[in-house]
Amino acid sequence: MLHSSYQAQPLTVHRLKQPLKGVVSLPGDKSISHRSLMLASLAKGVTHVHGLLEGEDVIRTAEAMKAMGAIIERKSEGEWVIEGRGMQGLQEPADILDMGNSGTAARLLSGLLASSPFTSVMTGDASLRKRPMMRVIAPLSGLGATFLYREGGRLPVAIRGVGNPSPITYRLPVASAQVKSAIILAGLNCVGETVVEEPVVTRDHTENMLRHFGVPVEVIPQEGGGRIIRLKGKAHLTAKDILVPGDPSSAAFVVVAALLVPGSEVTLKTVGLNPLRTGIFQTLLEMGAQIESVGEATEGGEKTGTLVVKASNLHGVEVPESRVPSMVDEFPILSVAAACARGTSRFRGLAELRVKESDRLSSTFEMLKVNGVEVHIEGDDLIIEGREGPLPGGGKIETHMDHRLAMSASILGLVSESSVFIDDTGFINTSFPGYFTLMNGLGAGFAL
Ligand SMILES: O=C(O)C1=C[C@@H](OP(=O)(O)O)[C@@H](O)[C@H](O)C1
Ligand SMILES: C=C(OP(=O)(O)O)C(=O)O
Repeated sequence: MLHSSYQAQPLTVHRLKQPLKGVVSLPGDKSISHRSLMLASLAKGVTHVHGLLEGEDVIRTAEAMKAMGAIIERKSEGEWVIEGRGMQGLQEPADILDMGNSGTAARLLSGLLASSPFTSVMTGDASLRKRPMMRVIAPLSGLGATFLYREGGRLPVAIRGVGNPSPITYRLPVASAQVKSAIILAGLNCVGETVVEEPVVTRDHTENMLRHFGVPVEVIPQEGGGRIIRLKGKAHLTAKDILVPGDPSSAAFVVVAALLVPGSEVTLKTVGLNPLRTGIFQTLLEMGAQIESVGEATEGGEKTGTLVVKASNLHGVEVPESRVPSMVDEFPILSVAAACARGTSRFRGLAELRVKESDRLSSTFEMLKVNGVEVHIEGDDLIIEGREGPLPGGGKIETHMDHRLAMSASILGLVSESSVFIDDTGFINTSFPGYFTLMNGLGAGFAL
């Protein structure tokens, strides 16, 4: 929550004149970490989670599940133990649940709260309180749950849940794994079968983890690329240990830095490579990036691999709208890569970027523009005129409480002629604690 006592953490970034070198392990995947805490809290038995992301967003989920009676303990860095309550065991939280900066926590929890026989209230920080909740409130109302919310479906939201909800059949109007997951989580407690149709496929960590906990989830591929997901309610989850892979969305910052700083070579160990998350790597490869994946494995339904990245001369690229869900959080950092790539890049259909921690379409546009990059927005498309060599830089970047903007801006600073000023880097802790330490270990030289 952005309290009045919050102290912004500004940073000036200077051009890096030496290569980035080294081997790193990334913090755990944010999507998988949220889901580990929620599903383990619903399971019967004790779940050990290894590699949990200890970013502020995930800690909000841990606090919320504790407020509903789950016993959650941190044993050591990334090692957490969760004693679940069983499907019927969640209790009414005694106070307001504060989801901080996290859209994933707020949307997924809505599904659990709507299908539990008690009343709860959720809020968030100034960024989250601007983000749309109607996308989950509308389908979850179909269960019989009642919602009270601010104008336009904004947090704070009060939810009167139902204990034995009727299942729904729902076709997603937006490509959103958060909406899909909220409905699936609610479906766990419904009497009967929940059906979700996604015309465009989104990350499937909820489906994978439910299977890991012993719940059958039927996924039927559709002609034209979509999927139908079917789940029988009154399900039973059985505790099972979880190994969280490194977050590919966090990896993207390190990868782009290594590609752009001349002479760099960086190895990123055990990165999550779920094919519904790897649009960024596919796009960078199309731009001429040298990225190699070695030692691929699958654990808990999630593919992983080690990435070896070498500095590369990039060229412009076109990203089709159909690829957006597989890299929805990566456009700010991809834009930095495109600004340093020969020729024009066009990213199509970025409407969803407008409802993230900031309006990422306009905040990314501004970040590039104030640093001398030629950039345009046409409808929901972003067009970037790239150039080889360092960017002009010299701009003041406003991050609008957006961690991805802050990290993208820091990489932009490393490859800019004139120093770049970032108004606040504090929100990086929501998804990538230790970001500057990790980058400085590779030689980035951020002056903190
Ligand atoms: O399900 C998830 O864990 C997430 C889904 C995406 O949001 P949408 O579902 O709104 O696209 C993504 O932006 C977010 O960082 C994490
Ligand atoms: C959009 C993001 O997260 P959330 O929706 O969980 O706030 C993100 O991490 O870029």
